[in-house]
Amino acid sequence: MTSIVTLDNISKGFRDGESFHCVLQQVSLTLKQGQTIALTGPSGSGKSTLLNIIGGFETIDSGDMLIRQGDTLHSVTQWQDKHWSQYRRHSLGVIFQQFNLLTPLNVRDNIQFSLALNQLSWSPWCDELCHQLGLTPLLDRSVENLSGGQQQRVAIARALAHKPQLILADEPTGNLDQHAGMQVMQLLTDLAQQANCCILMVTHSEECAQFMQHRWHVENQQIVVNPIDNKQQG
Ligand SMILES: Nc1ncnc2c1ncn2[C@@H]1O[C@H](COP(=O)(O)OP(=O)(O)OP(=O)(O)O)[C@@H](O)[C@H]1O
Repeated sequence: MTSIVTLDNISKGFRDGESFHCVLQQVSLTLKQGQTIALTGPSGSGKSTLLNIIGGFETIDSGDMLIRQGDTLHSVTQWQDKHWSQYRRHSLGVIFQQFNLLTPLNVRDNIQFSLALNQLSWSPWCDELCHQLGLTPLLDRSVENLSGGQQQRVAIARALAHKPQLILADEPTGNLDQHAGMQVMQLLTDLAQQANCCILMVTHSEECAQFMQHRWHVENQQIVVNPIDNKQQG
C-alpha cells in the first residue's frame, strides 16, 4: 500500500508559563492509502494534537513529516502557507464533532463550496455521495434546519466530495445518538472505501473504533499500534 503521510521521529509540546509540557515524543508512523485507523487514548494524551499536526494546523518541534503529492513524498520542513493550504484543499477531508457547516447555505452549496476551493464542479460522484447519504431530497434545504445526523451526513459529503487521500475525523459521531452514530460510521467507512481514502479517526467509543481496520493508542507520549488490529492489513 502507498504511504501518504509519514511522521519521522516527531516531537511536540506546549509551553505553559515557565514549564514545558511534552505531548508527543519521537513518534514515527505511516498512514497508507485506503487504511482506516481508530486513534484512542486517555483525555489529554495528545490525540487531537496528532490530528492537528497531520492536518498542518499545528507545527512540530522536531523531526520531519513527509506528505505524498503525486508520485513523490515531500518533506514539510520548507513548506510555506501556500503549500499547506494547497495540501488541505486537495488532499484532506476533515470531519469534526461540531459539523462546521456554512449555516446560511443549503446542502448543495455547502458541498459545492468545498469543490470550488479545488476548482472542481459537481460530478457524478457527488450525486452518488448524496444518494448514499440520503441527502438527495435535502439538497435545497438550509443546513441550519437539519437534524444532527443529517448535518453530520452533509459534513461527510463535503469531506469526500473531492476524493481526498486522507480524512481526519475527530469524534465524528460525538453529537449523535447511538443509532444515528452507527449509521454515520457505516456510511463514512463505505464511502471512504469507494474513494480509496485513508481515515484517521479520534474516538472514545469502542463501537466506533470497531468500524476501523486498525487501532492506534496514544499513551505516554507515544503511539502504540495495537497488536490485535481489527483487521490485520497493511
Ligand atoms: N494550543 C495548546 N496550547 C497549550 N496546550 C495545549 C494546546 N493544545 C493541546 N494542549 C495540551 O496538550 C495535551 C494534549 O491535548 P489534546 O487535545 O491533543 O488531547 P486529546 O487526547 O485529544 O484529549 P481529549 O480526548 O480530552 O480531547 C493536553 O494537556 C492539552 O492541554
